[in-house]
Amino acid sequence: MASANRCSYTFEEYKESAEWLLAHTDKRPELVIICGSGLGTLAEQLEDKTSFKYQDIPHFPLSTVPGHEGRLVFGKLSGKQCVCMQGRFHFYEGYPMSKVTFPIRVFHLIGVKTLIVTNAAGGINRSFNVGDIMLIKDHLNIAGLSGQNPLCGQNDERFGVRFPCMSDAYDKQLLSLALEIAKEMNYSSFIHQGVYCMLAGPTYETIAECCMLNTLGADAVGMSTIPEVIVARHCGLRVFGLSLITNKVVMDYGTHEKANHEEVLQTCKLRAKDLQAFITKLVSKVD
Ligand SMILES: O=P(O)(O)O[C@H]1O[C@H](CO)[C@@H](O)[C@H]1O
Ligand SMILES: Nc1nc2[nH]cnc2c(=O)[nH]1
Repeated sequence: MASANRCSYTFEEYKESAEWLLAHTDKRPELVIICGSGLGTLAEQLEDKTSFKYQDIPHFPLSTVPGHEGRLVFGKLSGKQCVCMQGRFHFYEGYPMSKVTFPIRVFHLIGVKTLIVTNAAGGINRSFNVGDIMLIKDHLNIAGLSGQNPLCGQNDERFGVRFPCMSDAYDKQLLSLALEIAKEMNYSSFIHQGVYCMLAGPTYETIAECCMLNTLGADAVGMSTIPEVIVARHCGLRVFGLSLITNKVVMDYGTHEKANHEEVLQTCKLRAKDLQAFITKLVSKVD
């Protein structure tokens, strides 16, 4: 196993992990779904499942956050071979960005072409309600702007170019497909598009920080997703992302409300079925 604070992996280490998976299952997924905090029950919808605990996969980090199981689940969703990450890794857990994003390159090496990434996020946009879904059209990489970009360090051309473009990070076709599906399913009243902003965490934001993020153009804020998206785009995966708005961030000094992880998990529990139905439909239509 790699030590806790390693800042990079060799190509061979990604390959060892990929080869271990290929040797332990004959399933060959084209699509990976990363389940956000409290959203892991989506993996239970897969048919004909094969699961692996992260601790058994060479070089895989371990999930340490409540609401993140720590399992890879292979199986069919809407008739398509998928793999679900039931639990992700966060920078605030003390993992370097290379560890946070390690699985993405492994998925690329086993043949995955599309990433669907989900997260729990605080709503900044005042028109969003708790329980709404935000389709991610763009992001504000605050952790990256302050020097924590997962692609810092030596570039391995076998994965991608030194200076990847991010203006097309979120696939436009998948986004419009998702909007069509939202209409079909009568979800339009609680589905929005918006800009996701990542902070390193683990503290939730101060009131002044929330006001600043609002001014910067962020619609939702969380502590994940962007590192995975960057590494996925670097190695050529198509990306679709969504946030479940689990709480409204506090932007007013007169309120007694406080962000907390229990509320986050509670909202996920309440909305898990609708979110699962939406993603299941989306997967059925992804080519
Ligand atoms: O982004 P995910 O993993 O869904 O979880 C979000 O919820 C947790 C905080 O409540 C943080 O981990 C934040 O990033
Ligand atoms: N940073 C951050 N992450 C979250 N995850 C869920 N809600 C929140 C929030 O309000 N802020």
